[in-house]
Amino acid sequence: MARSKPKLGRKARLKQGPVPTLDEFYQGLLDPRERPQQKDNKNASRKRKRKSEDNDLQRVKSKTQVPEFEKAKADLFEEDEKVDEHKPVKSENDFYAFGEEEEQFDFDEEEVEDRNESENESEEVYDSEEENEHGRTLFSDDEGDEGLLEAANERGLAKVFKGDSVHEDEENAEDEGEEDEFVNSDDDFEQNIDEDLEINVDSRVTNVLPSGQEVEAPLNVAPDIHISRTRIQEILNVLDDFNKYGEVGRSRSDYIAQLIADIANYYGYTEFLAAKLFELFSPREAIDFFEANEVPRPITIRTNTLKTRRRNLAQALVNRGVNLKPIGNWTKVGLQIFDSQVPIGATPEYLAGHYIIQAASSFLPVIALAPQENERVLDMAAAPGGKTTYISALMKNTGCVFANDANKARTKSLIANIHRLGCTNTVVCNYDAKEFPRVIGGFDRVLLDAPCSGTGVIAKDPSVKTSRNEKDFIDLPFLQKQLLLAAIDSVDTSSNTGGYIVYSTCSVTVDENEAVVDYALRKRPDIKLVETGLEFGVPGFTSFRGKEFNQKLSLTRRYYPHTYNVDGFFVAKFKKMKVVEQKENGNSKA
Ligand SMILES: C[S@@+](CC[C@H](N)C(=O)[O-])C[C@H]1O[C@@H](n2cnc3c(N)ncnc32)[C@H](O)[C@@H]1O
Repeated sequence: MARSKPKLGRKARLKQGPVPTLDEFYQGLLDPRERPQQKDNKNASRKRKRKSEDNDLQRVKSKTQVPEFEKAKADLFEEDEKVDEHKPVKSENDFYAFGEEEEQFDFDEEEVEDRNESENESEEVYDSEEENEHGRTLFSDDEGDEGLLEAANERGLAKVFKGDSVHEDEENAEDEGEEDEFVNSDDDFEQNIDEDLEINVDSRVTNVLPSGQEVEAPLNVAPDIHISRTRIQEILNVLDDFNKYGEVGRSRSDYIAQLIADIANYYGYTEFLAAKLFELFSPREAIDFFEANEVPRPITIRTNTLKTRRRNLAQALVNRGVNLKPIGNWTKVGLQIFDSQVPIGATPEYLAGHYIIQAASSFLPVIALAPQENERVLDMAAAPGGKTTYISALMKNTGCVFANDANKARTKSLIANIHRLGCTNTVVCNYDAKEFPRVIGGFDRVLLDAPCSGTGVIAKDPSVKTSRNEKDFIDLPFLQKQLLLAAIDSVDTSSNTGGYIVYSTCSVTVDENEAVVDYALRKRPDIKLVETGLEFGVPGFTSFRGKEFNQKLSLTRRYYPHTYNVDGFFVAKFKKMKVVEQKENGNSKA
């Protein structure tokens, strides 16, 4: 019998309102490393106080309110004329050398040479900026999707003008009616949640896990998503206080195993991927993550400062009936679109190259790269060019940007964006980036926005839920490690202004991020991790499931949809050290 499809994705989308802007999240940032636990504790205590929260699967909600929205708009039009995205980057003086110990996915460079180059090429990997195969991507740099845009904006405006709030604190309890009014369009879901409330209270004193017979029975029966949904909440309650609520004879891992199976069933993931993503978080935060993957991210655009200023662009779009506001204090070029009377991907301003539709997370690696005027910069995996064109704008069309992509077909959209946005300092090339620096080297800065599994952009491409397997998380890191070494080797150590490499992915797995960075640090002793210069983001893991990484991995930054309402993303920044010859003993050191 066919496995029943989870319905939450569709329903959650109907229910979701606009999303808090990044600065709103940023205001409330705690020590990010502490966040999961603090959040859990906070949630746990709230859940004892408030029945409704006890059963809500942590939907993302907006705290945008009318006065705030108006104020943000007013600020936008008064904002400083100056547009300068260059951030000061803190330097690190200490250099870290690492042991030679290899990890599971490590490989020698000889091994890299031997490996079949056809593996893991562009078709196999995810591009955060690409329109997905189902044609549903809102964030394509090339096209806007009017239908989805309008639907999202309707929800956005509804929330904005209803003054909905993200905080479900006690003092805001009276807002619940308003919230309900908004979400009642999907009343069956709401009703089910109410039913769950009752079930969950009882579940604290009854058995949550299926009996042996129940476990055996479903082999030829589709798992019931309603049972899964209820049990997810029940298991979370048990895990909150396992000593009190755990069933005698059942271990914590029994509950975790059932929870992962239910997550996979309810949200429509393979159990393999559900487990892989689950292990990144505490159980409750994991549910926040899976829920956020059911909700589209805000529609955002980046002002092309080669052609206009953000306030002029905002004014022009407002005149056309677009409701918008700045994304947050961390960017002076981003705008969040709430609603539009016109297709945002076909306005005269769009066609004239005054902006590009670009996910907010996609700004981050370029901000970290901080390219300077008159530098030589390599964007190793550039298509369709969201980041290339931003680099070019930050360099004010000076110097030279080499925009490379291995996929020739994709270089068409890269070239189109470069033309539309008026980037005249850019050269497009079509190499396997592993061939750098043999093709050309000596760059001041290199961006490697690597091909990845796309586990950070599941809201945009739900096919990731079922298409990624164990082999992907061996093959992709293998490719990413090769590309990162090539990126490092392409940088000119004696660059006076730069010497930086930024590595980014739109994936949240450790295999594709910290493990890749840690590998590069061990393979190239002349590099060190430095501050990204990014104002927000969760520090990268310094250890994970028994693996120890370089402690400086805490300088890398992780982004999650449930935490910052941006695509899942990872950013690491390296500085390549000058090699000082030590003639006395013939050795050299960085
Ligand atoms: C995440 S996307 C890049 C998105 C791009 N940086 C942007 O902001 O628009 C990854 C890109 O890597 C390219 N790619 C995959 N394997 C590659 C390789 N070996 N060398 C160069 N590019 C590669 C893919 O074609 C894809 O365009």
